Amino acid sequence: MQQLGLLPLQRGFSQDYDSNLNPTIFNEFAGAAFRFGHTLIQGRHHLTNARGTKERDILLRQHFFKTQEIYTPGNLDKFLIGLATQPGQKPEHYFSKELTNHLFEEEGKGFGLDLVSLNIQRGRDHGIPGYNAYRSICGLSTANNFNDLCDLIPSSIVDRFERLYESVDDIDLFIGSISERLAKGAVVGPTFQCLIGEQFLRLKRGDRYFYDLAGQSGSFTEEQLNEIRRTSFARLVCDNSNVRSIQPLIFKSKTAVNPIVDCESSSIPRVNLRPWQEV
Ligand code: HEM
Repeated sequence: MQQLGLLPLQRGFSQDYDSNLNPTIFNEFAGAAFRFGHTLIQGRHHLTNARGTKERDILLRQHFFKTQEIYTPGNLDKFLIGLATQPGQKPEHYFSKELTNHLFEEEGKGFGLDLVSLNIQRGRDHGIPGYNAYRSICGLSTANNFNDLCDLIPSSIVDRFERLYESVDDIDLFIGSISERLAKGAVVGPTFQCLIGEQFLRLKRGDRYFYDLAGQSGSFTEEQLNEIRRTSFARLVCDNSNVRSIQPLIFKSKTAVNPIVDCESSSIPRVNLRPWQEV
């Protein structure tokens, strides 16, 4: 993020709009790279009360398309606190069975769809080239044989690829990339890191309406931008539910530097809309 200039600015405006960059979503991103998120999904979601005690688990297979739990009074808040406190699945080559054996399962059937197979198949029907092609596009070494993959992929997985695929060029982008060892400080390996970085760079620099861009008709004033920078997902949760306390950096676990605080605390600031007032 830092290398690509994608970290949000703390003050001032962005100046890096490039009218030649195409900001649309490319096929490899939607058809493979950003689906890495499927490795992070927990098979059970916690319903946690205001005292921070887990009351119940919700098994994913029992709740696909069943929104009634959310409408049960009090449950929305328990879901929100559960989501803010339950850690994600560790980023690794593992998918919950809820996704690989029970996706969209009909009650009583005992089995459902397999999200990993869908991802692989979707890459094929979108005509996305193989994993090896993207190693080369991303400036990594092209593999001439299965053994060459071991620089990025554990050999136990490479062995399985060798049994399943005829050629190293046949390995699907999704499954090859998801099998890589994680890049430093990342939740993905180097190939998905390259593709996701490229997509986010285009989304930012190719967007004339990016929120912190200066000099466009409709750009925010600096005063307005400073107010926008004060808001947070924790503030959204506080303002739109009966959750009364939460950690300010809601996507991070609570710690000594990110403790649970009251929604009225100045650690979860509110936006002041005065800079938008017309005189
Ligand atoms: C319980 C959680 C989730 C479920 C059940 C789920 C399920 C699905 C399903 C069924 C598809 C369509 C597969 C196909 O037929 O091609 C899909 C697509 C996708 N998913 Fe997920 N997903 C979940 C969470 C996530 C997360 C956390 C991310 C990323 C951070 C993610 C990223 C994507 C992307 C990028 C697509 C392709 C969208 C498109 O091409 O329009 N998903 N997901």
